[in-house]
Amino acid sequence: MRNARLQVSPEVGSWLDRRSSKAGDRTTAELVAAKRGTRVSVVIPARDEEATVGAIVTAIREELYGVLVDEILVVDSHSTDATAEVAAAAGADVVAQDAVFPGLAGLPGKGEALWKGVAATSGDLVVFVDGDLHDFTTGYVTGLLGPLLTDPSVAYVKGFYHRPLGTEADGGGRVTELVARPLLNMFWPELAGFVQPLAGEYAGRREVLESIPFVANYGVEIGHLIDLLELRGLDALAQVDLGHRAHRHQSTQALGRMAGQIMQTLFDRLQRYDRLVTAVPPATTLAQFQRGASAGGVERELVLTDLTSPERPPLNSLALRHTA
Ligand SMILES: O=c1ccn([C@@H]2O[C@H](COP(=O)(O)OP(=O)(O)O)[C@@H](O)[C@H]2O)c(=O)[nH]1
Ligand SMILES: O=C(O)[C@@H](COP(=O)(O)O)O[C@H]1O[C@H](CO)[C@@H](O)[C@H](O)[C@H]1O
Repeated sequence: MRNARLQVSPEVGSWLDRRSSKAGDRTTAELVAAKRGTRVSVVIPARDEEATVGAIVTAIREELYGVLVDEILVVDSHSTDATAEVAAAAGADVVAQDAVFPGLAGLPGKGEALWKGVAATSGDLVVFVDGDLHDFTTGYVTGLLGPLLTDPSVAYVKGFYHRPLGTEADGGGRVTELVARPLLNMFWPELAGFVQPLAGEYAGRREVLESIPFVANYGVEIGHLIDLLELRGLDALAQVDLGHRAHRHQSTQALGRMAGQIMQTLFDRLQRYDRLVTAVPPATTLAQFQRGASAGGVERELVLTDLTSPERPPLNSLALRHTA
């Protein structure tokens, strides 16, 4: 530890010891023995992932399907490429995001895709895997299933990994390091032990996932963590070392918009859980400047984004059921 004077809280220190594990800690045979009658679904949210989703589905299909995984669903999130066709050809079930609850006005966003992915699957356990991973291994899935199949007191498991960015071994996770981690440490220090709080690979028990709201956009991950801490307690959460993760990286401008959605969600939770009540609510419009046309007195294009982060209610609060 760099500064011996500073320490994480005893609660976080204890949690780190008890609720952190490695993907290789449990063999597939142990997991199969523990699985018994438990059904497992994998949900892959995919917007324009034709280049990567096929290999992910193929690996799960060939190595885990029928053994540890009973269902693979790709949620086609308004793709403009051949994501749906590639996923189906690789052996996944595919559903268009707006085809789930067609009577409900659809929302754009990753969280919407995940919420509808839970609704459109039947597994007792649901594993979420991003569709843009470059070097996916099925160890991500078996690693996340480990705590859930072997410890009934665990409700939700986040993956963590080294995240290379270009030649920087741990340069990835820019929004995590610059926005989510500092804010979580400031306002929810109980969550300081999560190595990758925004990790896109995670898993949970269906009854838990159907009991929490899903922020429709990129706020979904931070919203889950905060809601689960408040509603289930830190000890219901765990994390697993999945090694390293390479994925398609977005531009800084795109991550600025993502960061805005994440901060909107965090400030909403600060109010919701009475941790910080602001006299003036955060504004919801993000102004960014890009090369291009001139705007006013600056030789930049002014790009405005609405950061309003709608959320879907817990599925168990709705009478809706998705029929394939
Ligand atoms: O509206 C959206 C935005 C993202 N995604 C998917 O969610 C995952 C993570 O999104 P992204 O790669 O954009 O985030 P990053 O990993 O760069 O933070 C990917 O599989 C995307 O295809 C989605 O299904 N719908
Ligand atoms: O962790 C992060 O900072 C962002 C961006 O990662 P990179 O800087 O592109 O490696 O990626 C995550 O954040 C999103 C919002 O929570 C998740 O939806 C993504 O799955 C996750 O990759």
